[in-house]
Amino acid sequence: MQRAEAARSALLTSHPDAHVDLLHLDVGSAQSVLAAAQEVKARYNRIDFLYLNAGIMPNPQLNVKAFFKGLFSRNVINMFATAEGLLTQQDLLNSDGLQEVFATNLFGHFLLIRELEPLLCEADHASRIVWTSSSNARRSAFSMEDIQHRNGTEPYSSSKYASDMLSLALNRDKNSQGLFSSVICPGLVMTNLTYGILPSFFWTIIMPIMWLIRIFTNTFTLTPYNGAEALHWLFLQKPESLDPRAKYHSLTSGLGTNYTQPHPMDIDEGMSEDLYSELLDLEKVVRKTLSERNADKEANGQRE
Ligand SMILES: NC(=O)C1=CN([C@@H]2O[C@H](COP(=O)(O)OP(=O)(O)OC[C@H]3O[C@@H](n4cnc5c(N)ncnc54)[C@H](OP(=O)(O)O)[C@@H]3O)[C@@H](O)[C@H]2O)C=CC1
Ligand SMILES: CC(C)CCC[C@@H](C)[C@H]1CC[C@H]2C3=C(CC[C@]12C)[C@@]1(C)CCC(=O)[C@@H](C)[C@@H]1CC3
Repeated sequence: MQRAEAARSALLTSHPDAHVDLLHLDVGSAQSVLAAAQEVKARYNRIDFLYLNAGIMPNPQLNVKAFFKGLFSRNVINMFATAEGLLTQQDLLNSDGLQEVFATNLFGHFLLIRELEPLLCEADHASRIVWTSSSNARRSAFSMEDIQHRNGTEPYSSSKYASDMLSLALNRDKNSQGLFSSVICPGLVMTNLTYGILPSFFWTIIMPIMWLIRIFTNTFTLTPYNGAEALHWLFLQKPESLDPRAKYHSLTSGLGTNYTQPHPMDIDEGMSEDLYSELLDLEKVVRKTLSERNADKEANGQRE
């Protein structure tokens, strides 16, 4: 909570009239999500915006050969924008027995939304969900037979594609109840996530090259401030005016101007509805396992 306290102090310095509450939440743990949601429900009776930004890319491996091959191909701009074919990750199981990337990037957020539905779905008031997805989301990385991506090497791409589909399903099912969901991509931003791919000193050395590439792709937003452009832009829009099938990209021009641009997502209604029901089924299993585990703990506690 130390970093959260520091962020809170910084916010209060720039906006002294603001009211900033903190809450601990590990989206990678079902128990933590349920406890945090209980706390939110106790503290508030309405949610205007829910930004689902938490995400991980553990143990990333860069395919150097594919990078140099891509560099001299006609696909070079797309390669820099999406990293298609460049990255794989090694995923682990979490304490709930779920794949960690799936649990953190998708399922934890899903469970949170489900728990907070009473505060999000009020017919007389519009609530907004915004997912931080990625241009790395790719249909071919996702399989409906393996939604957790247990058997592949691109869990990040798969989880982000799943979040795009889930957003579409939420819009179809919940717009009539006042809940609207959108998806953004912040572009390539220098954060702990990218420092896990290549060390920060390397990124600093090649920064002039990155500014040069930005002229051709505009997706190299590079700073968190630039990357947050689409989040801010969405905040200013009327939810009914947004396209549920679009991903809103933060972009930065070669001259450093920030703007937001929608791009159609490669998703279909049937698949997104199937994913939604798969997630509902998994939710039942996870809740059952948790309550059994908690009952066991209680029984053991009473015996001691
Ligand atoms: N950087 C980039 O180029 C891009 C990033 N993104 C997405 O942007 C989002 C933010 O990533 P970014 O800032 O780059 O990476 P960082 O690794 O710097 O930040 C990740 C954020 O997610 C939080 N987080 C991670 N795991 C959990 C968890 N189990 N429970 C709660 N919070 C968690 C972290 O919280 P804490 O600090 O407390 O650990 C941190 O705030 C991610 O969804 C990422 O996929 C998308 C496209 C490009
Ligand atoms: C620019 C340099 C000379 C070489 C850098 C090569 C790669 C390390 C990067 C090229 C495209 C980048 C990229 C991402 C990570 C780093 C690269 C592969 C992301 C996958 C980071 C996370 C995301 O969600 C995507 C939007 C990024 C897409 C581009």
